[in-house]
Amino acid sequence: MFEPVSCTYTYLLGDRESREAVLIDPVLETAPRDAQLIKELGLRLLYAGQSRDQTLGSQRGWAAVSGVGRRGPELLSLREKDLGWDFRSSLYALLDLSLLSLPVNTHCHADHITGSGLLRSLLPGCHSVISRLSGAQADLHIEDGDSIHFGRFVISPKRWPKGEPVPFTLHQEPPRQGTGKTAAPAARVVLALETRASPGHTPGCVTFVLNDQSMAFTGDALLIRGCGRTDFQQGCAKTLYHSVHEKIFTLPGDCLVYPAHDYHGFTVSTVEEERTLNPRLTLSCEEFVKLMDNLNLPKPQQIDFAVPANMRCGVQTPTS
Ligand SMILES: N[C@@H](CCC(=O)N[C@@H](CCS)C(=O)NCC(=O)O)C(=O)O
Ligand SMILES: [Fe+2]
Repeated sequence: MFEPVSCTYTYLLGDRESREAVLIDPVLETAPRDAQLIKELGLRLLYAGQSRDQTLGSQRGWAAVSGVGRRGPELLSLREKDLGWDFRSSLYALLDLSLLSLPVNTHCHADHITGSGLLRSLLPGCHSVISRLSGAQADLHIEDGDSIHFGRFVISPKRWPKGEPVPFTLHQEPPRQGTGKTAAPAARVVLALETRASPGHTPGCVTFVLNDQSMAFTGDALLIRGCGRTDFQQGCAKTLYHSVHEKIFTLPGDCLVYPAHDYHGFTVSTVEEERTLNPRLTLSCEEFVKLMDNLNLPKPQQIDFAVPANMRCGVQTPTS
């Protein structure tokens, strides 16, 4: 899904059978739209139980929306009663139906407020996720090599076309005994996102790779024919160059690349395309650093309030 003000992509990955899903990089303003989609698709709450983080809970009782007003970027604090019906009702639909949102973030965003805080506040048991190195608050902190499991289903060998390579990790279950006949073993398929640390745009940036390596969600480390800037949030061009080459370009060439932003109308690329055609990342490391140090881009319009808000997991709203 696309958020047009900050040109952000949010990705919803769901498992048809278990209905478990994850939401990558939700944006505050489009959280109601994402909630509506989750509802339509009949996806369900992944984890049950109360949030463990008391600090985050302390901000309940209000919500906030950000926008670019006549006098520039501003953050509007609103009480629950001031929110429009559409906004509130679609968020509360999540609560009523116990639908899923496990919001995971590729990094502490500078250009928009994450939707994670709002979703976790409205969904008891919904846990926000970000890397430990981001320094941002979240329910779950992940590190390089960690996996986020979000779906599991059983397939019988009959359902898998002969000769087709089987994706994902398959856990073979032993054949059933005692029936006289030996039934064909079923296989349990586990869907997971592997976390690959890909610092450089920020120190806490991660890339999420689906466990069959068919898709990578690269955040702002690798954009289509571009990459994240390195001139704020402790960015480092040399670190980014090595991250992309060692953690992303080493994936299979046909692995689909889904970035957190696009400013030119692109939606998806592949590792092979970026490895051979990306005008920045095909340079030598030295040339790349020189180019990145001289981009002279204007700073993101929302940076002054988005970063502090995202360090607190976005904004929180009441659960009842
Ligand atoms: N105009 C946008 C901000 C654009 C921007 O700076 N994008 C970042 C990614 C989000 S932190 C970036 O790394 N861009 C790289 C590039 O080459 O454009 C706004 O005001 O929000
Ligand atoms: Fe960013």
